[in-house]
Amino acid sequence: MQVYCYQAPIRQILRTLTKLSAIKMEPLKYLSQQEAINVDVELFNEYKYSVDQLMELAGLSCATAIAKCYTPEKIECKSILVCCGPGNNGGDGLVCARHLKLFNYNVLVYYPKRTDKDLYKNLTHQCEAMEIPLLSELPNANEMSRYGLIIDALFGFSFTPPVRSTFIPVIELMKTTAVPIASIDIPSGWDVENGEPPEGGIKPELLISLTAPKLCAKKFYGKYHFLGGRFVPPQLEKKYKLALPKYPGTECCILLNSSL
Ligand SMILES: NC(=O)C1=CN([C@@H]2O[C@H](COP(=O)(O)OP(=O)(O)OC[C@H]3O[C@@H](n4cnc5c(N)ncnc54)[C@H](O)[C@@H]3O)[C@@H](O)[C@H]2O)[C@@H](O)CC1
Ligand SMILES: [K+]
Repeated sequence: MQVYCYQAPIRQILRTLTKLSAIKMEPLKYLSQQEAINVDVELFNEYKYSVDQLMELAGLSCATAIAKCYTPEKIECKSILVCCGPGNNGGDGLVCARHLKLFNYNVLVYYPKRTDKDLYKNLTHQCEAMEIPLLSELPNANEMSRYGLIIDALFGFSFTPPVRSTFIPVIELMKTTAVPIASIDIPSGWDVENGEPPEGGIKPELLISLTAPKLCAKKFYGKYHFLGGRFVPPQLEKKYKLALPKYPGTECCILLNSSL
């Protein structure tokens, strides 16, 4: 008899708790390719950010996440090879390279297809001024022994498969090398929404999603998944229901998942 008396209030409490947890536990949004492009356009058009501004913050957050995961001791004080593509993902890579150098890592850049725009020319110039060598050739498999980490900044959310010929050798190198890989925003060569290509793709240890993770990040099973790009205005976050995690203190990146 007593059980029946208590059932109604308990049900009420459970309903309230469910509602509360639904509010608090709103899941982090994974963006489709089109949503990522729309967010990008809004940041520039509605919120008046410049590409340079966002790229600087994105690149700094990547360098910070990398330094957290790969201390100089962990990579046996070896060099870091930053592989840059022709678009903004490559630009993030150039910024990241500069900050890693400022963090006292030995950094080299491979940037095979340079885009003829002031933004990229300036970023390249800044790398040179920081005494970062720009390699004219992709290192071969034997030469990879001097590297402790590869930064994959080839393609981001605007990539459409399959990989075109200029980038096949560097993708193949990343697929076959034992050197760990840190991918910026998307593992290059992966479909932005469906993930690793059916024929097999690169398998980064670290992924740094920028602004918000893209759908392919659900299929990332590497060691560390970070979020960076701490520049999203609250109205934009609400509009796209991003449900971003709270960055701690002054951090510019946050660990989302770790398999360790
Ligand atoms: N909106 C954002 O939140 C921000 C985005 N940023 C970065 O910008 C990236 C997107 O940049 P973009 O839109 O410039 O594009 P991507 O850098 O993703 O790639 C575009 C370039 O790759 C080439 N490309 C595309 N598919 C290819 C293929 N199959 N084979 C060979 N080349 C191919 C294109 O011709 C173009 O030159 C993001 O992933 C992120 O890394 C950050 O710089 C700043 C903030
Ligand atoms: K990438």
